[in-house]
Amino acid sequence: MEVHRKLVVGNWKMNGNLNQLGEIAAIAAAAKEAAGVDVAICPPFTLIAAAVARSGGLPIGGQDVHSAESGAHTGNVSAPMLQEVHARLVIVGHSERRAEQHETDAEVRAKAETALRHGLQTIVCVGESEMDRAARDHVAVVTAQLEGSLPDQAHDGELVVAYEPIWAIGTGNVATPEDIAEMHAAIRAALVERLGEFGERIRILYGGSVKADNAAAIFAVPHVDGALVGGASLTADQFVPIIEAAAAH
Ligand SMILES: O=C[C@H](O)COP(=O)(O)O
Repeated sequence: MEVHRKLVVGNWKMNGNLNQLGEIAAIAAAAKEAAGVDVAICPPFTLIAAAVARSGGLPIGGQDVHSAESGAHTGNVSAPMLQEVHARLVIVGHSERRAEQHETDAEVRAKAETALRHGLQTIVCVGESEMDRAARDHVAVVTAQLEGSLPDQAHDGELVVAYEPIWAIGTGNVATPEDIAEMHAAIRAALVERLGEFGERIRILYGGSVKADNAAAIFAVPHVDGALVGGASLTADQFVPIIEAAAAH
């Protein structure tokens, strides 16, 4: 089994303001001390440029990107725009966007292809609903979502997959290590089937109520190569212990 350097990404969602950028500076300082872990923060678009200035080299990213390079797409942001403000990564297909913006797998794939073409590390999110899991369809749902959302040119740039069960996001209901192990193994198998040896090298993050007190157990699960953290990434006090837990693995 390929051993990956852990990646811990904070997704600030629609939270944060200029006054809170001190948190990013504090997180960046702690991340420098944590050997063997990659750390990044994705604040709202409006904060990216200011966050880059405060981040001391900590990668800063976007929470979405349009699949087109430019044009009449009111309210959207393109990959060249992210590059211009020195964003280094982007999240695509987060379940909140799939639900609120009705994003399809095909749209997520197109976004991922554009982002990778522009050299952005690209985190493709997948995850099942509570209903899918209750029906025991969760593995089939997630692997189908992955198949539809993975870029065709996955070999360009750095692709990352994030598994986020929708029922675990922001709820405090973290998935059990057994649930996570089952899904990450299925995702790894799907990646290898689709991409061969390259599929072994793609990092698979877990997301959904990751906190300081459950991070170590989550990072110990096979094929968990890091975490996508929402609420607990907003302050250094809560996020740094998660980074440290990743460093300990
Ligand atoms: O992108 C992050 C996830 O949606 C997890 O959010 P959460 O850590 O607040 O549950």
